[in-house]
Amino acid sequence: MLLDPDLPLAPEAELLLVFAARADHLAATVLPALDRGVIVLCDRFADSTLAYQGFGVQADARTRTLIDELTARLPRQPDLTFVLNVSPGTAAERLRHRGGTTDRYETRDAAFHARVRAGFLAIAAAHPARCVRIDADAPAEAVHDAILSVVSTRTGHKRG
Ligand SMILES: Nc1ncnc2c1ncn2[C@@H]1O[C@H](COP(=O)(O)OP(=O)(O)O)[C@@H](O)[C@H]1O
Ligand SMILES: Cc1cn([C@H]2C[C@H](O)[C@@H](COP(=O)(O)OP(=O)(O)O)O2)c(=O)[nH]c1=O
Repeated sequence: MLLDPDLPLAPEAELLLVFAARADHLAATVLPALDRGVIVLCDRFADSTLAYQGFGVQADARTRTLIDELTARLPRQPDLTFVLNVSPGTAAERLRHRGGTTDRYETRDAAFHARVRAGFLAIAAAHPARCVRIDADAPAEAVHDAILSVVSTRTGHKRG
């Protein structure tokens, strides 16, 4: 439902669907894995909701409060977050190369993506202990190395 660009969705519906998916993902997958003692990597988490459904769609103050409340109610928060910072031109170029289908957000205009990007950077600045900005204009190997280096420092795990 969320990915289909042709399905009209009210902003509240979109926001609640994202949180429904996250609640289910936490309960069914993330929490049991953490209980087994493994490290869990999530491609996106609640910061993406604030960036897209808050900053991107220019949500009103009530909706922003709702996002904060729903986030605070989650049974678990990330210990470490990587914000892959890529310039708009490079992002557009990579998407062109990637091809395939585009979701309901990728079809939005440059102003929307600029707001999402500014949102992520504001979130990272507001949570400096949790968030690490990575220069993602660099080649994939350099991005990989930068992330691994932070992970090994934070966790004490030596790189293999
Ligand atoms: N650091 C990078 N260097 C070069 N190409 C990249 C890099 N990061 C992503 N890509 C390419 O850009 C495209 C989109 O990136 P991807 O991570 O799939 O974004 P999304 O998760 O938003 O779809 C993919 O084709 C991917 O291979
Ligand atoms: C998790 C999440 C994703 N999105 C958007 C970002 C993406 O454009 C789209 C799909 O996200 P996702 O399935 O993570 O795909 P990708 O990161 O590979 O693009 O949904 C939100 O708008 N809010 C959210 O809370």
